[in-house]
Amino acid sequence: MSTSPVKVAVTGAAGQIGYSLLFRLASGALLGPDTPVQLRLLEITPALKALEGVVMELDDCAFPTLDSVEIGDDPNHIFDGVNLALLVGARPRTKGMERGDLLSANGAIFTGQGKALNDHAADDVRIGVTGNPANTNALIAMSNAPDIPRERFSALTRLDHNRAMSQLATKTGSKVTDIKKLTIWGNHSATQYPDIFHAEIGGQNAAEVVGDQGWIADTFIPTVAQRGAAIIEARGASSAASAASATIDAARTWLTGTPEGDWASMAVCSDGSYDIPEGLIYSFPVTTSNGEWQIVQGLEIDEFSRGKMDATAQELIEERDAVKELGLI
Ligand SMILES: NC(=O)C1=CN([C@@H]2O[C@H](COP(=O)(O)OP(=O)(O)OC[C@H]3O[C@@H](n4cnc5c(N)ncnc54)[C@H](O)[C@@H]3O)[C@@H](O)[C@H]2O)C=CC1
Ligand SMILES: O=C([O-])CC(=O)C(=O)O
Repeated sequence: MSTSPVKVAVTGAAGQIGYSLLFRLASGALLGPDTPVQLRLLEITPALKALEGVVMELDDCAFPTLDSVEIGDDPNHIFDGVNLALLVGARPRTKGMERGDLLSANGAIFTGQGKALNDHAADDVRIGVTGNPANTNALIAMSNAPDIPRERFSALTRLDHNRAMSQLATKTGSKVTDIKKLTIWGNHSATQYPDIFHAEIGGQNAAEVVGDQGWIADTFIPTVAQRGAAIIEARGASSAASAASATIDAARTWLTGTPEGDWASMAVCSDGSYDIPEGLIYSFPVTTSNGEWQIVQGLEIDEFSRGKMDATAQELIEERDAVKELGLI
């Protein structure tokens, strides 16, 4: 192992997602076998004992890439010098709730964590928000961290992206590796817009390969957008291993780059591209390299797509206004 260690903070580390995420991070799934990982794990005080048990299990794996583990309930300490912060800790929704219903319960977590990151994280920190409602929680953290460039905040729509890839592969009898340039636009919520009109399957336009607008509008989009609820219905708990996997995929793509000829979906601070109001944390198609992202420009947007992109932006505007009202931004 030659490279210097990367310090990764995970919040909500004793939770469901944490239980999948930590072991993958520790095993080198993020940056490979040559980069040692220092885990900095944040929990609320009553969960620290359970977290100690998880750390015992991490020890018992004897991962060659795991350099050190620190746990605690003080974000000012845990975020000290971190290069990557994965903000997972937040209450999950239960059956019958929309993710936006969690705003008042979870929003306040992200003011304090935004401030602590602002004051203590490393200069190169990247912050990925998984805890719901992810886009608006990222907005809250970003707004409370004025010294960290806005480009360093992102919310997770990679799980939606992965879900869309899988649905499309099944429908067309292709492999996920054949699918490129799929996009999730907007909010990680039921209003998100999974867009295959610019996607390619084996180099051909995906919507043309599908050849069935009815399936796209009435089956594909709602299946992807409602997948989280379907998992809660089936499992009795919200998705965890897939969310952890997507959290790692998103961070890896951000830090190591998108492949030539493809892009990823990331919810990032809008610069007004595609007429999405500036400052919203909105999922766009992005390319990444050297730890920076760029919104893919120049895609043609038809009336069907425009309506869906605007509807999910409108929901984010309402969430933004609600957290403003709560004094969180
Ligand atoms: N963006 C996405 O694609 C997805 C997001 N999620 C969201 O991720 C979040 C976590 O989900 P689970 O792990 O299943 O929940 P969980 O309830 O199993 O774990 C959450 C953990 O966060 C901790 N926590 C609460 N407040 C905290 C704070 N202030 N600081 C540090 N830790 C804190 C809790 O003690 C708990 O251990 C939920 O909000 C869930 O809705 C879940 C799946 C996908
Ligand atoms: O649906 C939920 O509440 C959990 C989540 O965000 C997902 O599975 O996409």
